[in-house]
Amino acid sequence: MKPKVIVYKKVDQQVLDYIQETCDVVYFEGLDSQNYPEFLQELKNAQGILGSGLIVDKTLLDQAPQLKIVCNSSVGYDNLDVSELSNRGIMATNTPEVLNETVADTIMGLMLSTARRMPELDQMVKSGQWTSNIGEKSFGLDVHHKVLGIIGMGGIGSAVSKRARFGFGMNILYHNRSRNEDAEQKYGAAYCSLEDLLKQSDFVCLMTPLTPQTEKMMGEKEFKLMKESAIFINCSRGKTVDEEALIDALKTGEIHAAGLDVFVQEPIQEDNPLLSMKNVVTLPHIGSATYETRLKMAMLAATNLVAGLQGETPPTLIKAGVKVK
Ligand SMILES: NC(=O)c1ccc[n+]([C@@H]2O[C@H](COP(=O)([O-])OP(=O)(O)OC[C@H]3O[C@@H](n4cnc5c(N)ncnc54)[C@H](O)[C@@H]3O)[C@@H](O)[C@H]2O)c1
Ligand SMILES: O=C(O)[C@H](O)CO
Repeated sequence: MKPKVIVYKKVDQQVLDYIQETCDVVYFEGLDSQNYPEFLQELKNAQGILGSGLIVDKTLLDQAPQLKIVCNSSVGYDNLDVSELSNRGIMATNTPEVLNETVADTIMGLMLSTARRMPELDQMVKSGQWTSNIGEKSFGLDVHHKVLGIIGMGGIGSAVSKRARFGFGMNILYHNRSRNEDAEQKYGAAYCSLEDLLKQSDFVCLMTPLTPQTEKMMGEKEFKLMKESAIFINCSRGKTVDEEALIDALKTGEIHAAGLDVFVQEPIQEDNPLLSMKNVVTLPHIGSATYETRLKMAMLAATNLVAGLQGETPPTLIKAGVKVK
């Protein structure tokens, strides 16, 4: 008999076809309050689950006695209680690397659109406010040849460095848990303390995973250290930032602008002050959201699922505890 698995996120038909060769699939295109009870019912005898964002903790696992593998279709896995999974002998997998280049494109887009005020100027043109003497009203800041500080020089940070160094002639500073010699050699990235990075960078890009150590790692003190002309970019997780402190720093002019793909609450609440700030560019957590890359991520997650259930080591198994680089 084929093992039963749940796919709880919309995936391409070819991904479903591949899983169905060896598994019985229960498919939810997404989870909401309506179908969640049905999902929990199916979970009782599921051996694998595939999707992203679902909180997989002790409470959920208590309702999944047959579970052998949890496959995230995302590189971030802060939704998983990895030690609880490991204690129960359940495998966990994520999708690193395949999204690096796409997320790096998004980050460059946030840097450019924030520094050059593209969404704001787009609105100005479309609402008929393009006058012949528009002048300084349309000015922004240069991106090229500025200093880019990357906090979290992993796969995505490195892909951003490549673009920034070779496409824009930027100088790269970085702060990481440990030295990344590859990024130093290839992109001339210079390792420094968080404090020095914040003081010296024109753009600060946060790209760490969300862990107990990185939660609110950008707070009041950190924003105060940044230049008044600096732009803050966050494409990691909303909770790596103290959002209240960010709002204050933007309001008081402690920093110049921010480009954000992620927020403490997603979808963002309508009354969040960030939504009414001209110097903030917001995106709806779409860092990796291209047809090509989302297909690669789902296919890698499916490969992990099938391998795990066939007794093989999944290609991108998360080691127990926090991954150390
Ligand atoms: N917005 C999006 O759509 C999107 C897309 C992909 C990834 N992400 C987020 O970005 C994160 C990073 O992705 P990645 O593929 O580059 O991961 P990665 O593991 O390759 O790199 C993360 C880097 O952060 C460093 N780091 C961890 N804790 C740190 C700390 N306390 N201080 C300094 N550095 C620290 C690690 O050493 C590592 O080099 C993911 O975990 C995910 O949360 C968001
Ligand atoms: O971590 C990731 O891969 C992105 O946030 C997409 O979910």
